[in-house]
Amino acid sequence: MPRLSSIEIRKQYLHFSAAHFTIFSATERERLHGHNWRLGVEITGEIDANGLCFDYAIYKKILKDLCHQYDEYTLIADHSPYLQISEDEEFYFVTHNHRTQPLLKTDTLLLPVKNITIEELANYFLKLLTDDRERLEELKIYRFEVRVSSGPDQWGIARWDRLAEANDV
Ligand SMILES: Nc1nc2c(c(=O)[nH]1)N=C([C@H](O)[C@H](O)COP(=O)(O)OP(=O)(O)OP(=O)(O)O)CN2
Repeated sequence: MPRLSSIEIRKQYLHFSAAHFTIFSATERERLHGHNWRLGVEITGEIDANGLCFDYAIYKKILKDLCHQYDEYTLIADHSPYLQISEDEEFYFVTHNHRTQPLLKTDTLLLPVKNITIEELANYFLKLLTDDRERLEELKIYRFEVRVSSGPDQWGIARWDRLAEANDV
């Protein structure tokens, strides 16, 4: 069995400011508001003969770029069972419980998630970060945990485990 170690990256600069609303039901949601969302990972890899796992600087850059990509947007759940979304050239028209709000397309991102919650965002970012299985293999990464926070000391967590996935086939 290879020697494994986990590397946790939860740098303060791994954050992005974005607006959202959490949808609780077909008739209840929050008003549009914003958070400084934080992103953190814990990556478990094989320690090589040189006493080194993968170079974590690789993921610090990837995470920084990810935060930049979502910074200063309104995030809308494109797969919500309770939203209807239409658009014209300039706006998305987002309807919940028969009330529609126009959002400038230049300032809005539609994400392939069911809700803009810490748990959905953690799973979404986990998929983005682990979709390239060959890269994970190349870097000898065995487990990947992503944490997303909407406020201090509360995190949504999503995990990928190579061995568990292999046993699932
Ligand atoms: N399961 C979930 N429940 C809720 C989520 C979520 O993502 N998953 N999100 C919300 C709201 O977005 C709410 O705005 C979250 O912010 P809040 O918890 O209020 O954050 P604060 O840092 O302001 O928390 P305080 O405890 O007030 O400091 C609600 N539910």
